[in-house]
Amino acid sequence: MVTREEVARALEKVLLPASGQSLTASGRLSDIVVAGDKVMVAIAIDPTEAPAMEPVRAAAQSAIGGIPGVAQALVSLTADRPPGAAATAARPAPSTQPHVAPGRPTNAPSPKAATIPGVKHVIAVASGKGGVGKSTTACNLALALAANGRKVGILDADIYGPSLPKLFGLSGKPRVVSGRTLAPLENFGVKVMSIGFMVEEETPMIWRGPMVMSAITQMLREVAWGELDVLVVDMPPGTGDAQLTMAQATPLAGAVIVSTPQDLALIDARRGVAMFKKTEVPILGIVENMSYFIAPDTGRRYDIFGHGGARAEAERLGVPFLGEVPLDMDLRARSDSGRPLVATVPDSPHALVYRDIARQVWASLTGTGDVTIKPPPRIIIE
Ligand SMILES: Nc1ncnc2c1ncn2[C@@H]1O[C@H](COP(=O)(O)OP(=O)(O)OP(=O)(O)O)[C@@H](O)[C@H]1O
Repeated sequence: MVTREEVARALEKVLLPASGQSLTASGRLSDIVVAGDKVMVAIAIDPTEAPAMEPVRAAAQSAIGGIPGVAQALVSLTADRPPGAAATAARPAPSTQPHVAPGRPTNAPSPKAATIPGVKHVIAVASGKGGVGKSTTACNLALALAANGRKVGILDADIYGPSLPKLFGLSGKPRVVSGRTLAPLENFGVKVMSIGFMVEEETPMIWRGPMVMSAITQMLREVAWGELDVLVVDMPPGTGDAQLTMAQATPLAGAVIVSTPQDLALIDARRGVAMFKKTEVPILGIVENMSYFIAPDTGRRYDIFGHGGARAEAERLGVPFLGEVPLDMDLRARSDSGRPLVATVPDSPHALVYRDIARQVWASLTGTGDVTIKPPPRIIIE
């Protein structure tokens, strides 16, 4: 088993171009993560240093790769904390300075992150807490936008628990197109990129702080998305610093907040709205998931979590209410088996709820009253 000390020793031989100091002594290294025969480490840089530090990153990666017993080395550059700060140092307050990811021009307009070539609108699907159905909503919203005629991609930024591979029924490694650029995988007409394609299932939990940011940046910038009308980003759950930083690092045109009707979820949803307002990202609206339940045998409706809370909350916050998705066993079974509802039964009542949400989202993004579900043709009898 490789030790962290061995890795630190290997990195002593990698020198910084400006100071000649060794990487290990520079104070720029994140925690060294050793997982079996894989080693991961991040180097903190100032965004302006990205081009100059790329050879250092490459040298560090090959130095680690040369240690006997290392099968895979991953070294990334990160501008997540100021250079020189200790690995354990607290994060800088993210609200004062927009986070600028490695390689991004420093004169990028503040506070918005740089746009992605070919991608018209990037939207976040977020939730104040986990388990409310954020990924299910992101997946079906992406499919519904596609069903409404848009070119769509989806990015799994929920790096601690990527669920898009399962939801889209996709597995396998993305193909390298050129250099570091990867081709997204695709299913049901939607391009999909997830860290889940690149690491084994047990690995994501060890991706921490700066490395997560670096992975997100890579998935945004070094993926051949092509021409997209909308890129949906499935955000990590919660409203902490990491989420705030990510919201700032991603060139978001708007955010959709997912909540269940429960009071506690609503309090968290309110925090989610506040977080995006802080970053000046427009709130496209709130979706109430698991809103009610229709008993399949009797057809009786049950408001298990006290339906309607999200609508009232949206009104209170002055943001659009986008729709109610019921708690539905078929929706769950399809999600869990990689046959998402909107792709497999696009005209079912619940799929139409998603398509209506997609229509509203598109209308807000384009500032049109755009009716994307085509009205029936007019028949003129002469
Ligand atoms: N409307 C629904 N009806 C029935 N089951 C649902 C519904 N929405 C989500 N689920 C199920 O609830 C579980 C959690 O959903 P999902 O993974 O989308 O939540 P999440 O908020 O993204 O969670 P996490 O925070 O863990 O990423 C999944 O098994 C999913 O199939």
